[in-house]
Amino acid sequence: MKKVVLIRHGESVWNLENRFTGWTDVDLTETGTKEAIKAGKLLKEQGFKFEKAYTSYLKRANKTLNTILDQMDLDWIPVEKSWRLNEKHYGMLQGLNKAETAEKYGDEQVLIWRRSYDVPPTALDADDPRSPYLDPRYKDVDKKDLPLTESLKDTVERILPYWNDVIFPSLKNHDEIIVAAHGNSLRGIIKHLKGISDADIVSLNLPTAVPYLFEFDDNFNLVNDEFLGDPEEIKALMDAVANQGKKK
Ligand SMILES: O=C(O)[C@H](O)COP(=O)(O)O
Repeated sequence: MKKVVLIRHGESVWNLENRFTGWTDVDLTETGTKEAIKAGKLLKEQGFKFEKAYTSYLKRANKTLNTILDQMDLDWIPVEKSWRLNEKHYGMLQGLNKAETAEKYGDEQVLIWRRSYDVPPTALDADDPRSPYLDPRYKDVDKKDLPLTESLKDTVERILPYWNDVIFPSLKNHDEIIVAAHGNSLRGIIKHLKGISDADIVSLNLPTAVPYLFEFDDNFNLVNDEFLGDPEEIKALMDAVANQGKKK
């Protein structure tokens, strides 16, 4: 059996402050690091032996991955980073408090911005200081590929070439891989893997730092997917993520 573990980063400073983050490069909180340690311990206990890891260009995912690999004594495995695994770009919403945005525009509009498949928030201006055009880490990326905002559909379209050409084919040479990324970039991958409809993807909320295991048979067909950990705890964490975009 081939195994892929997808994991969202631990709690970030802007998760704690309940702000739209997207491509903003914020750090983990102390809780976020603890969550990553817990995930690493669990994966070690369950006998995982990752041979390759993938992550984004954002430190909350990078640090979560490093913490997990450290707990597993797997610091040495090759790690490949790609901007394509970054979070959905949240455009002009980046930096705004989610509950305050819901007070101003209503819960329904915020749900559309957060969870609809094809509605992007208003784009950043190209010369906005937050624009990826101005960030040296993306200097080798073709400008036409860099987003100033994204719907989940746009996020899926920029991730899939990397998933299909790099991550998934690496299962030919590796039995177990781990991908540390973000709430929405992972929702996009999960939508693709499970064939979830545009309508149903709205209700999938990923908790921070909970390993999500996908198992494939020798023909690379998906045969099982499950969150690892206590189901009740995971359900409560998912509900809390859903509620972040509601008025207080
Ligand atoms: O970018 C963000 O704000 C978070 O990573 C995910 O936020 P969401 O759950 O509001 O989509």
